[in-house]
Amino acid sequence: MFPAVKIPSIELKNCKNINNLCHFYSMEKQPIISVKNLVKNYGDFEAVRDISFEVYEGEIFGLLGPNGAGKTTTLEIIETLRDKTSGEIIVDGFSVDTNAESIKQRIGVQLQAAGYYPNLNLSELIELFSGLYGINKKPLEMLEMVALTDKAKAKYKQLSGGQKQRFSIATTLINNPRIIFLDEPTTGLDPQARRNLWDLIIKIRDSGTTVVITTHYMDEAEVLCDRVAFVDGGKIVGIDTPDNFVDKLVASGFERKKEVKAATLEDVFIDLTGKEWRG
Ligand SMILES: Nc1ncnc2c1ncn2[C@@H]1O[C@H](COP(=O)(O)OP(=O)(O)OP(=O)(O)O)[C@@H](O)[C@H]1O
Repeated sequence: MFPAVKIPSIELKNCKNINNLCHFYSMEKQPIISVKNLVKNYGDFEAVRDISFEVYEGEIFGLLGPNGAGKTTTLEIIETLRDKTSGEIIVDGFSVDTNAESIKQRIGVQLQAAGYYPNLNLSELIELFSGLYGINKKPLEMLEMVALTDKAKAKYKQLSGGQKQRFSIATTLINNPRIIFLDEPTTGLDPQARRNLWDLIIKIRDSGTTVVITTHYMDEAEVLCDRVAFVDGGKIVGIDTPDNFVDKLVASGFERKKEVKAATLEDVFIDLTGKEWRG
């Protein structure tokens, strides 16, 4: 069995994202993904260098780091889509070495655009994917979760960037997965569409699904993630809650050079263009 996790004391009044923290600290932490000493070499190149971490059930866990750090490689190995060089990975009690099929049934992975047959509309695509899983899912119910019922007869290519992302997140949920993996789900979206997607991802977590996400947006990670791991050069260089990371940096004497205004240009964007689901 896995050891109990020690929860550090926190001062709630200083929490930036109090909802996430309350959610995080109220949960009993059971690892749903365990990665031990994972190594991945592409030829002579060591893309992932002996990393170990756990993802807890019911959390939004972020893998952060610069381009080429090894995030996607790590995710694809956990998703059983890529072979590892060495190490041990357990997903919801199953080993990637011996039970890849069981893992596939328990996870949801966003498809690349090429996976959406161009001649089928959104309803038909959901019916198709449901059929592949042997599940009878009502397309309109799935589309309603991501505010796309009005696009049920539209083709994937006719959707905006935000709508495409919402649809692809809906498809990850078709098999009622225990864990979903989202690789840079908000890249290229406008600020409003990003925030709408954050709400959706939080809703998915709150309904009991564990979410593993990569992003290059630190504001996004701060709002969304219960815990984050920073990956650099194929190694994990830190793992903690966003709040603890920031507190530790401040305690080390770090100070921002610039005075920060009470609002940002992004706040102006949202204020002027509204917050409704659209686009
Ligand atoms: N199929 C492959 N063959 C050889 N090298 C690869 C392959 N896939 C990835 N790499 C290399 O492995 C390293 C890690 O790539 P990976 O895609 O995992 O990084 P990442 O952290 O997801 O980056 P990004 O933020 O740009 O998506 C990179 O140096 C990349 O060039």
